[in-house]
Amino acid sequence: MKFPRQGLYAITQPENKTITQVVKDVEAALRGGATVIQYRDKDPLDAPQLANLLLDVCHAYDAPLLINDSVELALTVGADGVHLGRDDGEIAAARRLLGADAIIGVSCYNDVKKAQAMAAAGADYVAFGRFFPSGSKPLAAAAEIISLQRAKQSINVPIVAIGGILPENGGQLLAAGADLLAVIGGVFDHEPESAARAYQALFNHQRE
Ligand SMILES: Cc1ncc(COP(=O)(O)OP(=O)(O)O)c(N)n1
Ligand SMILES: Cc1ncsc1CCOP(=O)(O)O
Ligand SMILES: [Mg+2]
Repeated sequence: MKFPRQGLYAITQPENKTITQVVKDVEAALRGGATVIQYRDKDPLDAPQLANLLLDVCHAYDAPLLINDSVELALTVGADGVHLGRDDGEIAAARRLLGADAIIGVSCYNDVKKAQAMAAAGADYVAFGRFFPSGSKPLAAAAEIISLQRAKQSINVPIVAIGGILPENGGQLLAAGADLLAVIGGVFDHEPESAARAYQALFNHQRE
């Protein structure tokens, strides 16, 4: 499955939820227009079981499922790809294990040079952030919106922005060069279908 060129990239919020609730919430986000889902779970009870269920629901909506942090889990469940941060291993190793068609995304924080190097090394997207204070990751370091502009001028793979993104503040990130908006709280702190739908106008606007 291909990584989308634009859209809402919803990231799971499994804390204090049952597996059934996480799957329901993700399906609601997909109904609301999310184009890609990341399974992010820092305290998993049964990660393979939940990831398998998420994979089925994502594929029913033609959306890829990426696994945060773990190439091993992505391989175990046959997920569409993986998201790697600075502590999560190298692209080359992930590519060797997951294959040429896997989607591999990398965190670049506020570092445009790193993003250029990661794209050259085969990343399928590069992610910058956090742009706004994030309740989901309060200690994430701040990134500057101008980094999106610089990245857009020199990088051909999709650019993802993350961190405290709401329908009210996402437009400026898209205007600066982001292609996808990665969101946890803005979707899953609310009823996920209508929350996801609220981002859609930002992307429709981009196409006009
Ligand atoms: C799309 C996207 N962008 C950035 C991150 C953050 O990755 P990382 O820095 O490894 O932090 P954790 O998410 O693992 O806490 C992400 N997960 N997804
Ligand atoms: C994983 C991650 N990396 C930087 S900010 C963040 C959390 C994003 O969540 P939210 O959309 O709730 O701010
Ligand atoms: Mg990580």
